[in-house]
Amino acid sequence: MSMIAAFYGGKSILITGATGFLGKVLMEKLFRTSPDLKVIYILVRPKAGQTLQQRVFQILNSKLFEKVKEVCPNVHEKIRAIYADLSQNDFGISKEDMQELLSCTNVIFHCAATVRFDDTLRHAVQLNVTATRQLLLMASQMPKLEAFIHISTAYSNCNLKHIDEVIYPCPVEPKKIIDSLEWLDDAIIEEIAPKLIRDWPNIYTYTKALGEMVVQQESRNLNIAIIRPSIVGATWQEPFPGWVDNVNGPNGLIIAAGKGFLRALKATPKAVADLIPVDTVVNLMLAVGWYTAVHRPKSTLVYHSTSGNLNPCNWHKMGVQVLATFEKIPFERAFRRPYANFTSNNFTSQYWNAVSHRAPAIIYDCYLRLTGRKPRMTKLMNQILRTASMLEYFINRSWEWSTYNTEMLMSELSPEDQRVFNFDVRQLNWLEYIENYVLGVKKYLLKEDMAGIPEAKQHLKRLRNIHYLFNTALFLIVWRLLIARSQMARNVWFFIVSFCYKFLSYFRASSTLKV
Ligand SMILES: CCCCCCCCCCCCCCCCCC(=O)SCCNC(=O)CCNC(=O)[C@H](O)C(C)(C)COP(=O)(O)OP(=O)(O)OC[C@H]1O[C@@H](n2cnc3c(N)ncnc32)[C@H](O)[C@@H]1OP(=O)(O)O
Ligand SMILES: NC(=O)C1=CN([C@@H]2O[C@H](COP(=O)(O)OP(=O)(O)OC[C@H]3O[C@@H](n4cnc5c(N)ncnc54)[C@H](OP(=O)(O)O)[C@@H]3O)[C@@H](O)[C@H]2O)C=CC1
Repeated sequence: MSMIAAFYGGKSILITGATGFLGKVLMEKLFRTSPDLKVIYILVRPKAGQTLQQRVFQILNSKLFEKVKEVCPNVHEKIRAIYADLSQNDFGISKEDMQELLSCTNVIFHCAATVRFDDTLRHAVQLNVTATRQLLLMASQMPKLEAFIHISTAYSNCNLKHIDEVIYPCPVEPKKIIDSLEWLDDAIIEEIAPKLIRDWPNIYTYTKALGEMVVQQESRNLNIAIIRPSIVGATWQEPFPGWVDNVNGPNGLIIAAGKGFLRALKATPKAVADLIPVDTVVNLMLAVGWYTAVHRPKSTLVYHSTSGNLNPCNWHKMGVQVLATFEKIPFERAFRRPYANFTSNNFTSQYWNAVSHRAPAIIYDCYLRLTGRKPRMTKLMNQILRTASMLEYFINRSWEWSTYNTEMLMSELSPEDQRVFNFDVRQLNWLEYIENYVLGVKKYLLKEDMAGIPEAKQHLKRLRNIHYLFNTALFLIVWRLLIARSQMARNVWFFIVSFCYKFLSYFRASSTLKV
């Protein structure tokens, strides 16, 4: 019997960010392994014209939850969506709902955050710092609370090279920042933001670091743990391989590469590609929740959910495998044949951007204009290049994350728990994982049918022929111009022609002799 699964039985669990990528996989696993849990409270806001109930309905009826419905048929009754907007100071939760949350909650998983790299400082602080403080305040009023699990990111201290499982102080106190944002106006905030974030690459990682400090400062006598995942990728095994649901991180770039838009990337091929499957992160979260509640460590423990030091893979290997998968399982209606040129050199990268990205987009837009259609490729290309440039920081560096606490926890688990809540990334086969990942992007993000693969392959063949034709025509035009204008080019041309002629004459003469 799994001790972790048994621990969550009969419990009331509060999850923030349950409608997000990590949150959905967390809920799925909880319902599947502990169907006898009492209730999962989720803090949700209405979004995109959908009510809370519609959002929950959509999640529970998605493919991700198919297995859950078999194990826990009354899953609808065990999920309680509570209206909350974490960007409001009191979350906007009603009095009755607040009362229920305060009196019943046993475990909190705090996943909600703004993960946009370019968010405004005000919004990012509100969500990643102030909301965390507010939730801790609520937690301190929960008599039945056994554990509070805060999800941070392995990159919250990416200004360091070696990162231990400890909370590092930030140069400016989070409280000072929260207070000053109350009276500063937006224009001034955006002006001081670069000075505040110093050597952090973006507002997201900076505010996640501030969030950790808040956890440390406001922990009171709560049982708290922090989990720091690196780049969270598609599911590895559970509930099935390759599940993804948003275009964040690698997903958007895989789409852009598979569709032939993005053919070169400023990336250091040998840098560690620290991806971690989302189900691995979730298994660690559930194990940490159990350990924190049952063993009550004296201080706040930090757990790294990373792959780099246990089972490293680099961007070169990843790129090669992604391309190999595109050959086997191509995406439909590609713009160009997929290709991945990784270069860490600035000049080469600029060159590829001009030749491989901007030029084809401009040519295609001209073609659209000439055929009376609206040009769109340049705009799309600019967006893809902007996203790629925002991710550049993370694909041109390697970090060392120590994993003592994560390994300690692994050794504390029973063999059954190690199997059911497996977070041992050493068992991950990267080639298999990446293939399933790309397949998952095709199936679950792009919603492409597998029956379309032969047509997609035919399309790629046509693109290859167009590519050869285009290159040959371009070469001939350039060469013709050169010959017309340069004596040296004419000399080279004469040399090549006479060499070929001599070679052919020799070949003909020797074959006549043999006969
Ligand atoms: C062979 C090649 C091999 C490839 C190898 C892969 C390499 C992977 C490298 C990955 C490195 C990732 C590092 C992350 C590290 C930090 C870890 C965390 O904690 S981070 C935590 C995770 N956080 C992150 O990862 C956040 C990172 N992302 C961001 O912060 C922002 O997206 C942005 C600032 C980069 C661009 O903002 P902006 O320009 O405003 O663009 P919006 O986003 O607003 O999108 C606008 C619309 O376009 C849509 N769409 C977009 N892309 C694609 C696509 N490719 N396709 C289709 N659609 C796409 C999008 O859905 C939206 O549609 P709609 O809703 O309007 O209908
Ligand atoms: N994905 C990754 O690569 C990594 C993620 N992490 C961390 O993991 C956690 C989860 O990330 P992930 O699932 O990928 O992110 P998502 O963007 O998929 O999910 C974010 C969640 O937060 C919720 N949320 C955002 N703003 C509000 C708000 N104002 N009120 C209520 N809820 C809100 C979203 O709700 P809604 O659906 O309404 O928008 C959503 O449920 C985050 O803390 C992130 O920092 C750490 C490392 C890497």
